[in-house]
Amino acid sequence: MSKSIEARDLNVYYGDFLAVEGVSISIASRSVTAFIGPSGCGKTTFLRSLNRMHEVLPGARVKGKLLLDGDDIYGPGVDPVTVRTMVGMVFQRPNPFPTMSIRDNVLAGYKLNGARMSRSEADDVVERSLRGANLFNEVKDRLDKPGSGLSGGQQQRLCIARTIAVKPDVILMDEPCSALDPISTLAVEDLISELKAEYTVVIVTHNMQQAARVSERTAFFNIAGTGKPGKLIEYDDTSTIFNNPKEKSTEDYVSGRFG
Ligand SMILES: Nc1ncnc2c1ncn2[C@@H]1O[C@H](COP(=O)(O)OP(=O)(O)OP(=O)(O)O)[C@@H](O)[C@H]1O
Repeated sequence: MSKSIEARDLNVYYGDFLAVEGVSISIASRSVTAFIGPSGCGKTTFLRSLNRMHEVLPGARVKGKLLLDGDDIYGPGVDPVTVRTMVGMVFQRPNPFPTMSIRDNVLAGYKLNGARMSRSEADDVVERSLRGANLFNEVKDRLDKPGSGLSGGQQQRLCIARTIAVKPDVILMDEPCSALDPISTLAVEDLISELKAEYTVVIVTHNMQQAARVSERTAFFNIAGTGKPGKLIEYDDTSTIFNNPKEKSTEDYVSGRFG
């Protein structure tokens, strides 16, 4: 089931350093939203706060509210591990477990959660997830071979299969194509467009054509200078951000004048 995301006046800190300041944004369920902006403006930091992933660093914390379908994921008693099951993350570099088979990679999330299932249930999860990641036909005859034997693009789709295996509500992607060749990038972009039928997808990208191709809404972040916090400057339909932005800094960024 796909869920909406709402941040209300969210600050994200690394210790005393305020990295992202005052972000308020509503992201609809079953949509693709792109985060763009120059290096260091806090895109990754904000993305990681959406599933409490940043908390794995000591001293990292947030202030403000982050609601998933209205429920505060930072509320008292909320387990960050449960949050990360509901809000999955795909990273820049494909990171399948190298010695595990393709099949076991897909099932890794289940196994980490301690779930028990029969062989036929596991087979169903593997097939559903690999089909959902547009990878099944390419790997169905070698499910017991290591995940590391796949191409970079296939490995990234395997990581997406691993993410969707546990049926998340939201999928976060941090520059998921930056380590991929153009053909693999297209395969992952096609997949992102399909994923929005079932999931809320948020993608950080430096590639503006990619943001324009895959997303319906785009959020532009910027930073006033080194040591200053990143801020959300403008958030609108992707076509508006690229063709008719309201803010001068957005226009300068999307037209390649800085960043
Ligand atoms: N682990 C960390 N500890 C302390 N500061 C950090 C840490 N990670 C990031 N920062 C700082 O937080 C700010 C935002 O960084 P972040 O990586 O979120 O930006 P970004 O927009 O994703 O950049 P890029 O496009 O280069 O990946 C930067 O000033 C960065 O130096």
